[in-house]
Amino acid sequence: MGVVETIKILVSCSPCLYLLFFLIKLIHRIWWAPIRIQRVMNSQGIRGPSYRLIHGNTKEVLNMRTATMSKPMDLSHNIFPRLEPHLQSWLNIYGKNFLMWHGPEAQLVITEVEYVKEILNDKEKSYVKGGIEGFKRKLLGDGLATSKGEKWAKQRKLASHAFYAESLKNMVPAMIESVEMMLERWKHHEGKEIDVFEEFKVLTSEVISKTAFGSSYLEGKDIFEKLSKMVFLVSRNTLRIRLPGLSLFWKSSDDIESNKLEREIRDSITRIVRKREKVLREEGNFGTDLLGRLVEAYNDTDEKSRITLEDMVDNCKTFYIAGHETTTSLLSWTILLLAINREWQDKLRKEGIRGPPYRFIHGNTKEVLNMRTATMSKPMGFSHNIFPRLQPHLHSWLNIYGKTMLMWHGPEAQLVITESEYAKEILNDKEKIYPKGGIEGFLKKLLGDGLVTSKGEKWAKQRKLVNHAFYAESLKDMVPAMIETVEMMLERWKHHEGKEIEVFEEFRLLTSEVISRTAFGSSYLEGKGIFEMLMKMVTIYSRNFFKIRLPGLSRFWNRSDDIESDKLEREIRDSITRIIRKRENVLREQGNFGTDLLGLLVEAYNDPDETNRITLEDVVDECKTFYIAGHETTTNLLSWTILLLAIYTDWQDELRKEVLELFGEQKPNAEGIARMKKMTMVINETLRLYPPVISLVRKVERESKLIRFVLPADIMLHIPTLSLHLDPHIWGEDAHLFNPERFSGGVAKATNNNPAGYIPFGLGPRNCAGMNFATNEAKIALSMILQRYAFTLSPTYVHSPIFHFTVRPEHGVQVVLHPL
Ligand code: HEM
Repeated sequence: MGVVETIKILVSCSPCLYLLFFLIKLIHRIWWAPIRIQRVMNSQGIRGPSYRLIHGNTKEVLNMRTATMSKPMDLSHNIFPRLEPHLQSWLNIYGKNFLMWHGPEAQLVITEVEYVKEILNDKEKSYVKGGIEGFKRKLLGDGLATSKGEKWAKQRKLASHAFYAESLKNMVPAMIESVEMMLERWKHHEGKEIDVFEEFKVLTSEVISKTAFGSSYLEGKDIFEKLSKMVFLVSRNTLRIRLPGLSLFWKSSDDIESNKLEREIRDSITRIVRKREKVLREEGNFGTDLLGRLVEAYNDTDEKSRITLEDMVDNCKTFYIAGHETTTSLLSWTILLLAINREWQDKLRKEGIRGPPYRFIHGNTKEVLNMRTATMSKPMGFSHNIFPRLQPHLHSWLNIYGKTMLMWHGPEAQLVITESEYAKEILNDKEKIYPKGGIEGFLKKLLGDGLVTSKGEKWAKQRKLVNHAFYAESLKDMVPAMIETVEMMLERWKHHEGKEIEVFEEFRLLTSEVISRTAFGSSYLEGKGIFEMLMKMVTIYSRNFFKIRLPGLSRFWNRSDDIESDKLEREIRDSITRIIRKRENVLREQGNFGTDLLGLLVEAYNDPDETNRITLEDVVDECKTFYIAGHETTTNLLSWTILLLAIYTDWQDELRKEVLELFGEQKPNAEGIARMKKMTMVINETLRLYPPVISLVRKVERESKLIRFVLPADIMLHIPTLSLHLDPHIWGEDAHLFNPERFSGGVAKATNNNPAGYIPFGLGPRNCAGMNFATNEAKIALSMILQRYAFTLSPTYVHSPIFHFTVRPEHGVQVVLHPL
């Protein structure tokens, strides 16, 4: 029979046609395609063991693995040559990236970290999970570990909800209970041998059952056992290659067993699901654990959010498996390593919060003072890494004692927190456990019980008032006053053109005038006396910061600073009271108090409703707070920004370009300010390197659990801003360098979604009430300066950041002005 006859017969007979197509497809899959892929990869220099028909390299892999596994292994931790001898050997022969074959499937083995990063980050969505087949598919189905695209996104969201930080906290008691059950069993093995692998299997099964499925290990036992059998079948068949499509005609005993197991597992899980659905009918909700969320999604009335029964079963299987196989291994190996390295057992046992020892009365203040005096007495190079200079004690102790440590301000315990997860928890303070600590002494005389320091109901009332005075619409109305004040400053600057100017003092005047006008409806001159007295108070406070006094001693003995600060406090109160009385007179004349901060405060003081009314003392304290908070911090922000722009003149040019594009020669306006991108990046970066407020302080109100620590009541919590702002784990290795570009995608991206990694304005309910005010003021001032001047750093400038209530330049910032 000739070729033509054969083709004719094939074409006229449909089973033959089917067979023909099948054969062509098969030949393509097991011969042509591999040869083509091999050629393409070889042409790019990627080599590897050659492809062998049908089996690829699986036979070699199996032989090598059997050989290594049949030999006993010494107690070495280098398990790679034993578990994957083929990779170990081929990587040596073919280089760091090579091609191998799992049957007719090409596998590119990648071991260069740059490539690995690219593939796993998968920014272009080019490297999806590969589909799974055969036994693996029966084991995991299309659950979270294997699904792709939209389906994966939906499942991931559900799982993230079930396992987010807050839920994890709620799981702690169940975890502890399960460990206790295990340790109860261990009592029968005391002094005897125990196989911990089996123990941990039961433990992790119990934990995942309780926390994700709201049941016990016993209830899920049958599922675990069947899944374990499936895992066994997967391992046994991993390197067995079968002709594609063969399973249509022939089933091995493993196929038959795995099909049966798959059905039985599905039935068992469906029963658990049905049981949970019944709970809805009885209790009205599905529960917030993983199973609850899956069942809820399965019953969702919105088709887009709904998942199928099959999806639910697959996800349950995935979590049953993923939730205990891996953790069992981790626990077992850890116990093995600790049993071998007993000194580490001791170290872990001792691990806790450590720190420099407490010294009678003074705590650690003397050491802190000495360290600080030592660093401050040395000149500093032109570095932006100011943490070791301003807080050398923290810099050094955090290195010695770890990221969370205990130190002593006199007899007061201070827990220093530098892990962003912990800082976030404390500052967000959802359970109202971490209020501000009460203040005493000179700080109390300086700030009184105003918004920065008050607590509870009083704080809530004050914050509402302040938010009213500084909400978006009011801020817009403040723009003309800000512009006018900057113009007054630039009028003075005309006398310095082509010459040096010291900007710190200039900005102090500017910000004092701005806060006077916008919050108090007066001028700097009117408030000048108050500002000056407040500055003296700041100096007294800073001078005494490390002087520890025996509690109650001031009743018997007053030092000159006590006497002076008492006098200042009285005089400030009198001056502010005069401003308040003046505003009250306005009511009588004009019929309203005004809508600025002072107006709202005076109105609340005169409120006929007693529950809303505030005292004269409250008004005075609030005014002091705003006089201080409203200008100290912004003066520093402006000064440091000018310094950085004088050094990095390319950024100065960039900002000028942005300003001219938005405003031309015109005055800035609210809309343009809101659209400034580069300016925002530079301000963010300035506040990262030179945050005016360098530590946030809270108090533990009642004994509480902070992630893994139990905190006793009344301990003080210190969050050092600089430590977080310079943490290379958050910011990368260039954390100490000026690089505004890192903020080009916004703050969340710059911090890798670590909200507490960047806290110049604090975080949570007690964040800065003047943040938008301050940034608007800074943007307006910088824009108007950039429109008129180029500036360069004067040779007289000495880099000496110092902590004096806020982080400021000790000798000011001198620049030379070049008119444009
Ligand atoms: C660059 C400028 C500023 C910075 C870096 C800054 C920083 C901060 C920080 C870190 C906090 C939180 C403190 C904590 O959590 O313990 C805070 C709170 C506060 N800031 Fe600012 N601030 C700035 C400007 C201003 C301005 C201009 C005002 C007033 C107009 C202001 C008023 C306040 C007030 C009243 C609070 C207390 C809020 C509360 O506890 O509810 N700040 N500021």
